Amino acid sequence: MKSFEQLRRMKQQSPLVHNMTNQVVANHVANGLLAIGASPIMAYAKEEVGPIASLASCLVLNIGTITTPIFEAMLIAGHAANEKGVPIVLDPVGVGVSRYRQKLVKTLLAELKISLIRGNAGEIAQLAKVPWQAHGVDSGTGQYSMKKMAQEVALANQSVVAISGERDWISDGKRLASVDNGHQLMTRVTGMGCLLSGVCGAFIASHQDLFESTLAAHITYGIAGEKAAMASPFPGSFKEQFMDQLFLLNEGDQQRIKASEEKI
Ligand SMILES: Nc1ncnc2c1ncn2[C@@H]1O[C@H](COP(=O)(O)OP(=O)(O)OP(=O)(O)O)[C@@H](O)[C@H]1O
Ligand SMILES: Cc1ncsc1CCO
Ligand SMILES: [Mg+2]
Repeated sequence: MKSFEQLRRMKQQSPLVHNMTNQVVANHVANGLLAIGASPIMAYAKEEVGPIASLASCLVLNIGTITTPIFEAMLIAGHAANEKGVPIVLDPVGVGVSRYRQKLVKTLLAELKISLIRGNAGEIAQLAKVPWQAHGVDSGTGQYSMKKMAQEVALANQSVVAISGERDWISDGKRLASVDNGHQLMTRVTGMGCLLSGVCGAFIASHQDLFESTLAAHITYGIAGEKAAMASPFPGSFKEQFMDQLFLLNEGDQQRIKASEEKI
């Protein structure tokens, strides 16, 4: 796993990541992307999202506080990105909470070529149509195998799927990897998953292999979480530390990697 080599390459390229994200986390996502070395732009107006998505290195669609005008703008941005071969990340935040979100996500997946679907277990369970007790935008609990969910949703949508949690699962349908890096405090700060979606966008923008670059994003992001938790045990200061640790990530952290690839 050449995760830190990929991090270095990403930093050199400083990819422009067009985020159409939610109102709760926009500032957090922009700061986190800057800290790790990417270049964020947030833009939502239907009049400008097409050209912006076309010149970006990646487009991230996050439905956390979606409204119909933003959804319509996402379709415009998504089609522009697809036309130019700009990869798209979809974060189906809270997709299980309403029929409205389910319908929107179904349309996005039907109309756009999505490179990566990244969400927590509750969100991916909804896409996999398996029983799960999601808890609003939080992952909740369920019995179904996360690795199977990742594989199935990947195959069904012909994209890479990443499920976050205590152990992250990443699959493109043919390959499967798990990542144990990360820290419980990451669940006590809002937008840690949303920022991870942005960081995945930065990594997939600068690497050919979607699966490998998604894996590298999860590994390095989880390591930043572990290092931040060593420095601060409470959510407020953890959040600040986490930004610093995204900035400080380097090849010296290689020995912290806790990830493995499984044959399927
Ligand atoms: N219990 C845990 N232990 C260690 N790391 C965790 C744990 N839960 C989540 N993480 C890590 O936290 C990050 C965010 O994952 P999480 O599942 O909380 O995203 P999310 O629910 O989409 O977040 P949000 O919607 O609030 O942005 C990931 O890097 C994941 O590996
Ligand atoms: C709390 C919350 N509500 C809608 S989006 C969001 C941020 C985490 O996804
Ligand atoms: Mg989320």
